[in-house]
Amino acid sequence: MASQSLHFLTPVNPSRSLSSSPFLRPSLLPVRLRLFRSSAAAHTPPPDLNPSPVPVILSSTNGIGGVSIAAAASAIDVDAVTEAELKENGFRSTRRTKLVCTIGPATCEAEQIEALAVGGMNVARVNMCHGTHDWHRRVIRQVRRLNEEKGFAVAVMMDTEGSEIHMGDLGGFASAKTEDGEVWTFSVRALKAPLPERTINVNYDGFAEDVRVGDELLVDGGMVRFEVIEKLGPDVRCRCTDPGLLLPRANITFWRDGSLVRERNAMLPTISSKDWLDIDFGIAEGVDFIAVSFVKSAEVINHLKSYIAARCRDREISVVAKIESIDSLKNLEEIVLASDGAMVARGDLGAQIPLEQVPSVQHTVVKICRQLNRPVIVASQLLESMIEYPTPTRAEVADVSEAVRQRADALMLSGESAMGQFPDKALTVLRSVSLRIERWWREEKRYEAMELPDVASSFSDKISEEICNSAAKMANNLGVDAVFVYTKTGQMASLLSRCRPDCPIFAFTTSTSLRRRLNLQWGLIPFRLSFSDDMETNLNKTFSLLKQRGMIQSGDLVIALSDMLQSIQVINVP
Ligand SMILES: Nc1ncnc2c1ncn2[C@@H]1O[C@H](COP(=O)(O)OP(=O)(O)O)[C@@H](O)[C@H]1O
Ligand SMILES: C=C(OP(=O)(O)O)C(=O)O
Ligand SMILES: [K+]
Ligand SMILES: [Mg+2]
Repeated sequence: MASQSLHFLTPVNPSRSLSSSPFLRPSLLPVRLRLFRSSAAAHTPPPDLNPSPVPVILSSTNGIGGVSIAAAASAIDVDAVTEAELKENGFRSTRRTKLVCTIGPATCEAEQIEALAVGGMNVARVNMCHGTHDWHRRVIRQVRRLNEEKGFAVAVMMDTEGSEIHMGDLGGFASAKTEDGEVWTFSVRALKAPLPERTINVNYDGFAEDVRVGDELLVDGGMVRFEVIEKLGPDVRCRCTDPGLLLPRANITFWRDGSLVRERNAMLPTISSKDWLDIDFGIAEGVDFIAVSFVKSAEVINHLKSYIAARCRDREISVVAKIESIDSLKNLEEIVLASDGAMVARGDLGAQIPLEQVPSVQHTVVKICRQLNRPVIVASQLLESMIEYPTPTRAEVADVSEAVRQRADALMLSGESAMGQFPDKALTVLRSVSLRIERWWREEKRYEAMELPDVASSFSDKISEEICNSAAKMANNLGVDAVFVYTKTGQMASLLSRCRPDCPIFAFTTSTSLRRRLNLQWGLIPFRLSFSDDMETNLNKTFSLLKQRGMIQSGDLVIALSDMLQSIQVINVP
């Protein structure tokens, strides 16, 4: 095998100072570098306009656990859709931006979830604001079955309700239309369906005491607005000033003299007693991510992480902080650092800060997450009009493009996939716009010179970080086809992803759970594979498995990294 390698031997003593230089061992193997790619893949037209490929059904002998090493050693697990895309369009054209879909009444059946997986869904989100545990359990198990039977690696994200103020259900109606000037009653009484006409339940007992006549009431982040005109005991009468559609359990905020009233909100816990029950449910069902709504500080994230660590082996659930409140913006860096990822939850964010500030906040959160090496999801209203219509507005396409151009790790559909009429079409728009903008960005060589500060906390981590920074640079300069990273913890894969290299990153991990979680990160193509500390053996095995499947070819140029050896090799696939 022609390769050129560089190994960094990690010092045994972790206290060793950062300034001492590591020991370098150049490879004695002959070098044959192919500097220019000649593979047909580079000339294949981009897949943006093509329909999604049909997944190849894989026999997964090792995805379920409890299978002998000997059986597992011979196989490799890769996402069926990615495999088909790679074969059809080559390395360069794989999508780097990951896609999250909220599962709801429009998408909860097995065939509907499968259609989303085929369409490129990387993460399925369930929102605990809605539905019962039985409903969520069915969805989660369907996703898992799909992964096991059809070779997908769709991760599951559970999103907590949080204890902010919201409306109740609409007495069984999916939505209710409000007209300009109509008077509606918001009541803290425990009203049972059928609700009196133009009456809405509010979940927070202090609501009728807290609001004042003249306050402005924003429902669902301002999609519908009311003015408080009268208080009658538990009932608050409001006149509609901006008409629209009320959806069940929509969030409510109220504003006075142009500012958000949030004294009481600040007293409410971030994780309510109901949220803890939902979290126990999520742990029991083995979700991959828990997204925490209305995070105010890093403490709550640390608290949840230690709760999870005490309850699950190897802490296999990642915690995502939703940035959607003024408090989360005040403590942004420490919240992001405490979390395993963040979400720019623009829906509620837009109700807490003036709308015109949302784009710059999005930009800041995306940047900080990348700098601190945490995956970031841009969420809410990306394709809102597609809830009702089969094509997006031009403005929506521009919004999606901007998030892709900012190199966010992932984009999220909410109502578009949960209760819209065109979930698959909305996903297709996200996929094709992502592919097109990513390609444009590469062709124009517009890599932003984003400064990536050190994130390492030990010398060994520092070496990994330097290796990844160098490998990404080498990958771009040499025009390699892919970077391979063998990772036990996922750390080196995410450090590589942080560099946003031009080529895709094949991340090999021994764990199915880590493989699913890596599926949220920009540019990572996660594989499950049993491997050892011997890179030569790992590479030979990977090359032969991937060649057998037609995913790589002889002559492809790859850079291979390992976090066990902390090594870099540049290799032509034999
Ligand atoms: N599990 C569910 N059951 C019923 N309806 C749901 C469910 N999940 C989502 N929805 C519907 O999809 C809409 C959009 O989803 P999402 O943005 O996650 O929630 P919200 O609007 O409450 O923030 C919700 O308002 C709700 O009408
Ligand atoms: C994603 C969001 O949270 P949720 O849909 O749970 O309100 C949001 O507010 O943008
Ligand atoms: K939520
Ligand atoms: Mg929200």
